Amino acid sequence: MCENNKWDSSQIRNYDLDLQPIPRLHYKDPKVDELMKTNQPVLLSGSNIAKPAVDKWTLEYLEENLGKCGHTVYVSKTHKFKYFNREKILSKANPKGVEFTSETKSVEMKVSDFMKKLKEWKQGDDRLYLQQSLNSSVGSAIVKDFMGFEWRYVTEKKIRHGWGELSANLLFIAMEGNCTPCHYDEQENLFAQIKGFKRCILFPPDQFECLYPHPVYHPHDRQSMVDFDEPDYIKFPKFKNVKGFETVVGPGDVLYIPIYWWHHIESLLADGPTVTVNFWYKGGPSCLEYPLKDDQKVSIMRNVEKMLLEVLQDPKEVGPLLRTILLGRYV
Ligand SMILES: O=C(O)C(=O)C[C@H](CCCc1ccccc1)C(=O)O
Ligand SMILES: [Zn+2]
Repeated sequence: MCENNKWDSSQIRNYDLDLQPIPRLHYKDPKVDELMKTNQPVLLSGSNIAKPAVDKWTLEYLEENLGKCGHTVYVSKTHKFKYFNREKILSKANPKGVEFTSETKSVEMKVSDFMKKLKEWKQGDDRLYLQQSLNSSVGSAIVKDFMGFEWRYVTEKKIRHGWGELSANLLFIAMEGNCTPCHYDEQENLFAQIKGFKRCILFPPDQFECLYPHPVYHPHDRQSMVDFDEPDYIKFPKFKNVKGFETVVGPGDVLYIPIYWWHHIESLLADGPTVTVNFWYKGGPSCLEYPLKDDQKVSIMRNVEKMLLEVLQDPKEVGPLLRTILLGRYV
């Protein structure tokens, strides 16, 4: 991890992981497209993709202009904000409505209250993480800045690499030290860092066996079951062999997080709040060419789990049935 005068290694959390650096290229470098075409992560430097935000979105400006209505704020007792999808609990994917508890909860909060709590925060208090879609509810100044993003560049990438439609731009305002544990999304992602620094650890889809995602019906679907702070090597032995990539994004940097790539994201310690805007694009149509790509295999595994849950109804029957298919026949 390269040191520089903006942050030092005491500000990132220490995990025992084999990580290589993610390439950092100028956003106009043609090698960017070679990496994107093969679903490889790349850090785009010097891009103006979210320049109006980088120039203007201080916490004061955001408080002033984000709009008076409530914003979605996650609350956690620890530094970890593990995403929990409540719809999963009573959905048809989990007809038994198995009981789950979440370590984080989400509340509606006015930006002014959120900012006030940020200023008054002290060790031991609940941590907060504002995660809000940039939609029509934001103030007109923010809309104007948003229209000033480099849409020509991101749209050119979307078209060139056959991504689907832009599905969301999410605004993230994190407290220093907040951490989003390792998960994957079914979206292509241009992750534009606006304020502060975030350490991003990424793993390719083929590390699925080492990262042990929760079952598809679980509210923590798509999130790794491994706690990076205290890995349980008995339950998750292959985690010892995981191989990944990492980088630290700063203001003006944009990280391409390819669809189905795992990512763990942490706001640096002792460096104040961070602000990020992401661009989530639906995955493009993928033709089944052989050999299949790793992300296609993850998508197939997800469909097998969903189909089995649909027909078996009881999550507890999925394991035994798969074991019957596998043991002595396929393995
Ligand atoms: O942009 C991304 O994909 C990230 O993971 C950014 C991450 C917050 C994501 C929260 C979340 C996780 C799962 C589902 C929906 C929302 C961060 O920057 O802390
Ligand atoms: Zn994500």
